[in-house]
Amino acid sequence: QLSSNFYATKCPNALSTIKSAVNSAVAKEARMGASLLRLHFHDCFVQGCDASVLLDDTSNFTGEKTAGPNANSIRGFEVIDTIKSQVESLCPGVVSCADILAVAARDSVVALGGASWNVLLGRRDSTTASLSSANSDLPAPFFNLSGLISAFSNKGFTTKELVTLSGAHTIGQAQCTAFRTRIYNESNIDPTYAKSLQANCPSVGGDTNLSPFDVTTPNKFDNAYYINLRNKKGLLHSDQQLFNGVSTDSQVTAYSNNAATFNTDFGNAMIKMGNLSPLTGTSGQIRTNCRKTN
Ligand code: HEM
Ligand SMILES: [Ca+2]
Ligand SMILES: [Ca+2]
Repeated sequence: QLSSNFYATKCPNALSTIKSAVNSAVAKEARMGASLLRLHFHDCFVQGCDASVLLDDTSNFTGEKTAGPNANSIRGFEVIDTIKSQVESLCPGVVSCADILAVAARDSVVALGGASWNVLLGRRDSTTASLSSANSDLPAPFFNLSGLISAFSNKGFTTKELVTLSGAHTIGQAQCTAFRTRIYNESNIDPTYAKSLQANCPSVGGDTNLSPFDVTTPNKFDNAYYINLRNKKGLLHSDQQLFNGVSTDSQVTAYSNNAATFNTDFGNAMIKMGNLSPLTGTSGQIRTNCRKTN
């Protein structure tokens, strides 16, 4: 239903406009690439890829921004606003916020050195959001392997795709609250790595202090995430669950030895994620402002 040439005649410069804006945002702050990739994930896993994650709360509307996995955590909205206003002046009412998220996620990965994939387009924007689905459908950092497998299988993903998509944690940062229990209480963590994290994440206080997911190449989209897991240097409890003497160990090892397979699989899994229940045809709308319905 979606197609890669959806804007070819409707707004021929849409994709290059998004790419330039993402490149300048990432040049200004490398982490923004990670934040934009995560926004697309948090959009697609909740009601599908419909930009529901971008809707602001108002006095009579509750969106997804206050959900546990999102509150004080997801970011990048200003970059999406900038992109939206640029494409609106180019082609008013044509390019959806949901497509902007999908393209910005791909361009972010490429800007940080990852491989490209072909983004399918033609999604439309929701007029609704779901706080309860955001709370129930997004995986949490304290999940065990079985919980991660269920969260992804609930969205139609295999265990292999769970391991592949988790490789997104090769970039970006997490707050102390997301990994505190792990660095003080778990044994499947490299002791030197745990100590160094404790310096910036005390057992009490410093809740919002940040540490990079990938201790080796925090701003490079590569396969170092999987090498770290083999070395017991996964940041979140959920990350290390993928290499813990379990069935997924062999795939982690394979990706740690072969960046090319990881890149190919990641692109394909992102295309599949981007296909999660999009609104097409006359469903939904093309929002003028990604933060509110028309
Ligand atoms: C497998 C289950 C997953 C869990 C439990 C999980 C959990 C988390 C948590 C707790 C954070 C840090 C939030 C904070 O401290 O504010 C985070 C950040 C991030 N996640 Fe995930 N995540 C998962 C899968 C994914 C997937 C599938 C993607 C994308 C394809 C992704 C992309 C990211 C990125 C890029 C960041 C860093 C964002 C930034 O620096 O702004 N994650 N994730
Ligand atoms: Ca959504
Ligand atoms: Ca990396």
